[in-house]
Parts: sequence; C-alpha cells; structure tokens
Amino acid sequence: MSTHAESSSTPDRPGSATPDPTAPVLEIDQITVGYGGVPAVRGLSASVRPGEILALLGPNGAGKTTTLLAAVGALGLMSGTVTALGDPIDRRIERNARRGVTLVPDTRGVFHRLSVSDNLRLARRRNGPDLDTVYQYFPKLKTMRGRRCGNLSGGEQQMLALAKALLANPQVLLIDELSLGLSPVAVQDLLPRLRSIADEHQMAVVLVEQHIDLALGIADAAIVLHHGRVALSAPAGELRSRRDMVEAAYFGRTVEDLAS
Ligand SMILES: Nc1ncnc2c1ncn2[C@@H]1O[C@H](COP(=O)(O)OP(=O)(O)OP(=O)(O)O)[C@@H](O)[C@H]1O
Repeated sequence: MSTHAESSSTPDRPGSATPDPTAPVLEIDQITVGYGGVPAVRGLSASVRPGEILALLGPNGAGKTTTLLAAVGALGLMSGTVTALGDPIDRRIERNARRGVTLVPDTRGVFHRLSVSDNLRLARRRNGPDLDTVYQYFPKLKTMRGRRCGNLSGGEQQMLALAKALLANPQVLLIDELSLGLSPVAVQDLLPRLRSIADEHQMAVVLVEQHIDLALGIADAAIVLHHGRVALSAPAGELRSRRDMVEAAYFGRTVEDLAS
C-alpha cells in the first residue's frame, strides 16, 4: 500500500508487454470533487496496489463517502483524475463494475424481501465466483440462505453485502462503513475476513471506517480526512503506535499543534 506521493511505478496499460502485477490498480490524483459546484474534497491523492487495504478515516462530513463516490465514477470530478485498472474511471458505474471496480454502499444494497440466496444469485456475474465460494468465506450465510434478508441482523446484512460484492469478482473494492451500526464483536469478526479475502484474491480495498483501531489493524495505509483535505497520510503500521497523530488529524491538527 502506498500513498500517491510514494508511488513510483507506472500503471499497467492495456497492451503493455510486461504488465507489472504490483502496479497500483487504483490511482486517485489530486481530485477535487463536490456537490453543486461546491467542493467537499480538495486535492486528494492516493493509490492502492493489488492486495492492499487503504483505510479512509476522518470525522463526520470530512469527505470519505464523497471520495468513494468519485473513485467509483458516481460523481463528476471538478479537477484531478481517477484511474482504475489502467483506464480513467467511467461515469457509468455499471461499466466500472463490469471492469472490476465495485462499491459496497453504507446502505448495504440488499433486497429485504428476497432470501439470502436470491440476493446472492442476483449479484452473480458470468466470470465471477459461484455461491459456494462465498459461502466458504461466510458459512453463516449458507445456514440462513432461505431466510428473507429483512429478517437478518445488521451484521448478517453487512456480511451479505460483502458477499454480494465478492460475487462481482472485483479487483478494486470500495467499502463505505462496513461496520455501520454493528457491535464491536461483529466488526472484529468481519474486518479480519476482509483482510484474508484481499490477501487471497489480491484485491485492492479502500475502506471507509469509523473504528479507527480495527481499521488500522487490517489496513496497509491510512488517510485521515478533515474538512475535505488530507490531514494525515501514512502506513497503517506507523499509525498503530501513533494514535495521537491520528487523533490530532481528526481535528485537522498535528500533534505539535495540539501540544502548543
Ligand atoms: N448530496 C449532497 N449534496 C450536498 N452536499 C453534500 C451531499 N453529500 C454530502 N455532502 C456534503 O459533503 C461533505 C462531505 O460529506 P461526506 O458524506 O463525503 O462525508 P463523510 O466523511 O463520508 O461523513 P460521514 O462520516 O458522516 O458519513 C459534507 O459537508 C456533506 O454535508
């Protein structure tokens, strides 16, 4: 995992003779993006390589969801570029999904009236994994495959939302608050699974998360946003032992600022 500034390699281009399997599959370069002409995120850069998890942290309204929406092509950029899998991101998000860029929204995106297995069947893609493969990651879903999703707990619905996203065989997975409304125990169960899946499938993940420690525990790098700007960008390993830096960044400050 690296931030844009650290990234030195050239991304793969279609037709390149020797594709570099470690090149970033998502590159966000100096984007400014917002609503009705008013920027909500300014000058943000980041890049994510296969198998890496980038945690996107920050207080409410900092611009985390806006960044994900821009990265998946759902919002037009005021400036800057987003490149996914070697090509500029398309404004037609279904095209991006077919190319392997998938968003798990904080609304979970499950059909409440349908069963677990019907939800999964609807999410299946021709070139994606089958249901048994995702049941291996989430055995609990198999045991409740006939149940209507509206009757599942929040954690079970999140599991299903993640399983649905995996069926699309993503190479770049953008996840908005997987743990929204979940108990700490449920989050502790889900996030390590995400780490294993990213490792096993060499999937690049951008994870918006409010549980700072749990996110840093599985991430390779983290960005803290404050008022739409990058307040801190560093390897997660560094930040695990510098929680003070993370907390300062939540206030848009440095540790030194806070001390003075
Ligand atoms: N559809 C919209 N129209 C206008 N402004 C919006 C819209 N969506 C978000 N905003 C504003 O953009 C800013 C960033 O919002 P965003 O949802 O990206 O923050 P966030 O970091 O994801 O917050 P949270 O943690 O509360 O979900 C906020 O000031 C918010 O009010």
